[in-house]
Amino acid sequence: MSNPTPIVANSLCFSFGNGELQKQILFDICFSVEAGEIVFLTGPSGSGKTTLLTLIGGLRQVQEGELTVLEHSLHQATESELVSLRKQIGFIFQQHNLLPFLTAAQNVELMLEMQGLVSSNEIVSRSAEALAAVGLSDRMRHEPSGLSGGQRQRVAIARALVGNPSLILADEPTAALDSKSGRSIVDLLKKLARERGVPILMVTHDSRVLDIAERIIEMEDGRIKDSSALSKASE
Ligand SMILES: Nc1ncnc2c1ncn2[C@@H]1O[C@H](COP(=O)(O)OP(=O)(O)OP(=O)(O)O)[C@@H](O)[C@H]1O
Repeated sequence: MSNPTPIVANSLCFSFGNGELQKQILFDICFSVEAGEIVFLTGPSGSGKTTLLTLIGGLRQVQEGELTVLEHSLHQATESELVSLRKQIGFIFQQHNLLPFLTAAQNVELMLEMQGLVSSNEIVSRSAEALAAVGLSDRMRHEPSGLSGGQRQRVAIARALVGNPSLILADEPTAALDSKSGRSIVDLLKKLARERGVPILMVTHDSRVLDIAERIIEMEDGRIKDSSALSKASE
């Protein structure tokens, strides 16, 4: 099967509010992310990065312009089309969003349970594999309160990857971490994405991890200011 471009945005615009209170946030966004690419989206606070990421993730309705994600055309997409897109995406947020009363394993299992596609035995074995892949085999029975910030974010990565997503969207996944944990999180994401050929689009302010990107898209005031391809010599 051919590998179509996972994200294509063309003349994408977005506003919050209506009437006099309407405020345009995104202006004429054009870019694409190719299969297997690791792209960072950076820029000042309020420049529209999270808004763009949530549009790509099918978490908001596209208003104007074209946006195609994993072959779903999102302009005028129905809620059920958006839900079906979301199931193909692994989301990782700044706050890990783990449920505090579930163990690491149960948090990951929940993702597969919600997908409802595999047997309960497979749910348990695949979740254990995902936690092993992020180096947490010995922490599976711990609740989030018994894990460090970096370990919690690793659980969030395992949860994002356990459903074999076709795209990973991450919003500031290292912002709450110290420099060493932050780097190990992006190193891990890069390694897992490479092994599985999954593209990553990551919003980050974190200058400590920018060197891991293959391409950096810089936003300013709702527009793409610069999109620079970096040397792939790093791996
Ligand atoms: N739900 C909302 N309603 C109205 N305005 C919003 C809403 N969400 C975001 N905005 C505004 O949209 C603009 C872009 O916000 P966005 O969160 O996309 O920026 P960002 O670049 O991700 O910022 P940061 O780096 O601080 O997270 C900001 O001016 C913000 O105040």
